[in-house]
Amino acid sequence: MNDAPAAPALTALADQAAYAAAVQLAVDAAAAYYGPGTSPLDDDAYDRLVRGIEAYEADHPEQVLPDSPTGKVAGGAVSGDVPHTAPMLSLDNVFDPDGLKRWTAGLERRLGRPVTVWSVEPKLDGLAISARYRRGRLTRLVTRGDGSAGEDVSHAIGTIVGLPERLAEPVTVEIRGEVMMTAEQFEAACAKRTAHDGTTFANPRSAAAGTLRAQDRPYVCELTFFGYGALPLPPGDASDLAERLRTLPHSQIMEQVAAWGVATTAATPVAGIVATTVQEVQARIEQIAEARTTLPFGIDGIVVKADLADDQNQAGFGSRAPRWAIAYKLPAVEKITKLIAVEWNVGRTGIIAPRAELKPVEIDGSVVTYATLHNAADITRRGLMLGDSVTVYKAGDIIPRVQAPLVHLRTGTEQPIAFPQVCPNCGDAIDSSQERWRCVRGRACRALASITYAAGRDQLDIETLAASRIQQLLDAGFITDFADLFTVTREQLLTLERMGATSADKLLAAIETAKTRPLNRVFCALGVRGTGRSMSRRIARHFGSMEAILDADADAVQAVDGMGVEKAKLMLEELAELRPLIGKLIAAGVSMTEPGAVAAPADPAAGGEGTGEAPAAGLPLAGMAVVATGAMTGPLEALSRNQVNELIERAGGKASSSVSAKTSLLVAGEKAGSKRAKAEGLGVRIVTCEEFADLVAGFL
Ligand SMILES: NC(=O)c1ccc[n+]([C@@H]2O[C@H](COP(=O)([O-])OP(=O)(O)OC[C@H]3O[C@@H](n4cnc5c(N)ncnc54)[C@H](O)[C@@H]3O)[C@@H](O)[C@H]2O)c1
Ligand SMILES: [Zn+2]
Repeated sequence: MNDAPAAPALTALADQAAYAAAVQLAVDAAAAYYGPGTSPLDDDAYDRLVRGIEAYEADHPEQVLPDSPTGKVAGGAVSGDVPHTAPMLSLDNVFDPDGLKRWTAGLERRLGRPVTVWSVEPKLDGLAISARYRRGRLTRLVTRGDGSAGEDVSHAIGTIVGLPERLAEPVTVEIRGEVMMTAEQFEAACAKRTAHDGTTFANPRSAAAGTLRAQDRPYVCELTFFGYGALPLPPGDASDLAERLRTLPHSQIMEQVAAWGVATTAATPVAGIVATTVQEVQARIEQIAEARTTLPFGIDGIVVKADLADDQNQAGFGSRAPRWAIAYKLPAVEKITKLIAVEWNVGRTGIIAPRAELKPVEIDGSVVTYATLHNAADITRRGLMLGDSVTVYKAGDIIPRVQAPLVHLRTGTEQPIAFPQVCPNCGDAIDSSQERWRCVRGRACRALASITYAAGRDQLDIETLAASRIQQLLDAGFITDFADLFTVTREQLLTLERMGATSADKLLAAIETAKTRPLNRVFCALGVRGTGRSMSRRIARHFGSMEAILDADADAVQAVDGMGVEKAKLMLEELAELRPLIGKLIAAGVSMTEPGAVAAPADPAAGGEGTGEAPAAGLPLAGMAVVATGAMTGPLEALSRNQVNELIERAGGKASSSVSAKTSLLVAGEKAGSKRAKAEGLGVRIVTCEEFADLVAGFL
């Protein structure tokens, strides 16, 4: 999990000229962002700029320019000619639990009473729209514009999933919500646009913005709508319905909106909920944040609202945002950077995959230098060129990916991307009959690397087996994969150069010992993409046995903590290919179970939580999230970080690499630096290596 973002940085403005230039840049960027969706800035850069402008204006109130974006809906950069029935405003932001607490306390002070019911919903990353229904028929669509008037985009009626042309009842009402593109709709839209004019959309949000306003495109792109409000129409209407819309809690209005047949987030994994305490609100925020990477659409935060109409009415509105709602912002997961080079790597299965080398860019707390490009067809489909400005997407632990080039930022110096003609690893031919290119030698192309990896310390840990030895065994034809190591004979070993009887016996003994490794090591040795050491441990503990892993379908695999849809699919594909190798391992007597775990139920739905983990109750670290940091000393000195994590999990805990409010215990070794400081700040319990060893003595 990511740690809550600190209040974000700002662009420092040195003087009046810098201030004026910043205002111009922000206004231009906002006009491009809300209009055709072609801003040269990513959201982080834009937000930093506006905060810099705000800071400068606070210090120099006499210099504030009338064009300044601060305090205005849409930064004052857009307008419209269709007046809104009631202003369509923006939202104020908070960035962390403290900010939320301060905001809720402030609202309660203003009301002079506690807010008894909050609503908590995802903040959908698209654009706001007002949909006017008359007697149940959708008659008009209007963008937010400057908040008081928007643009008529009724031509889009009929292309927006979730916004029906007819409601289930003949009511006259205004529905408000967000228009966006799902990942699938975005891919389809890019494909259509590339086929049409060779360009593409930068990201789903700008694709939705551009598509909503486009009138005479020869192709139609589908959009998605989720409602988050309903208003009386006309505003002063005295009907029963209008009266109900004025007095019902927000949550009940949303039920009504869904009953009319309009899509709401209720049908998604991040449905809106009501909460009665700020703790409950914060807990739901964490859940939604965690689900972010698994959603088929983008969210950029969580919206917290006072649910009751009385509270909303009393709190009222500021000029830019309501006072009864707040956006809890999540870290930006998309940045703009440059595509410097494309390298082609051969994976352990012989797949030849392109990887983008980027101008380093910080996304969601880590610096991204490389990002996946999937395959050659994908590069062609996206129309990427070397030197392009590109949008890069990374969230949580997913592999960063290049989303699209920003064609409008091209300078003419961009170069085509060269595709390899032969396997970059062995020089043999490439099988390009499928979208995923492959070396014709398949797994054999990377046999040395795969076997070396499998024999490594955190996998089978076969002592004395160096890469040069593995190469000898491959050259002699004694092995083709790491499972063959278990059937190599003493006689065969003795035929190798530089191999005496003593070394041969030592190696055979080491191989024999490797048969007893726990399942997590054996699984890790398989080298399935996306399953490194910690994911392998989670998989092994979840399923308990190789048999259970092989029986699992996509749903069952996704029940593993941290396993997304994409990863699960990849894992199952690779496991299917690895079955013969796994069969050889089983036949050779390699252990296929995880001590301390019990087999997962075949049907995850029937098994309650659906986890195969042995009941942790009674174990010393039951229910605890534990982080080890610094150099391990004393009784833990001999353990690798992976082994310490294994120990944590054997003792019932959950090993994690980053400290957050959810961390229960920090094992601080020597030179424990920033993690220790952070744990201290959060009041997390900190123990020494010795104290920890005592705690888990029975499991060492
Ligand atoms: N990259 C750029 O050049 C550029 C330019 C301008 C703005 N921006 C980005 O846009 C942001 C500001 O945009 P904004 O003023 O539209 O405000 P906002 O996106 O911060 O929040 C207000 C909007 O949230 C939306 N929303 C989503 N889910 C909602 C829900 N459940 N309930 C209510 N509203 C919901 C509505 O559309 C509403 O208008 C900035 O933070 C910036 O990152 C970027
Ligand atoms: Zn090859």
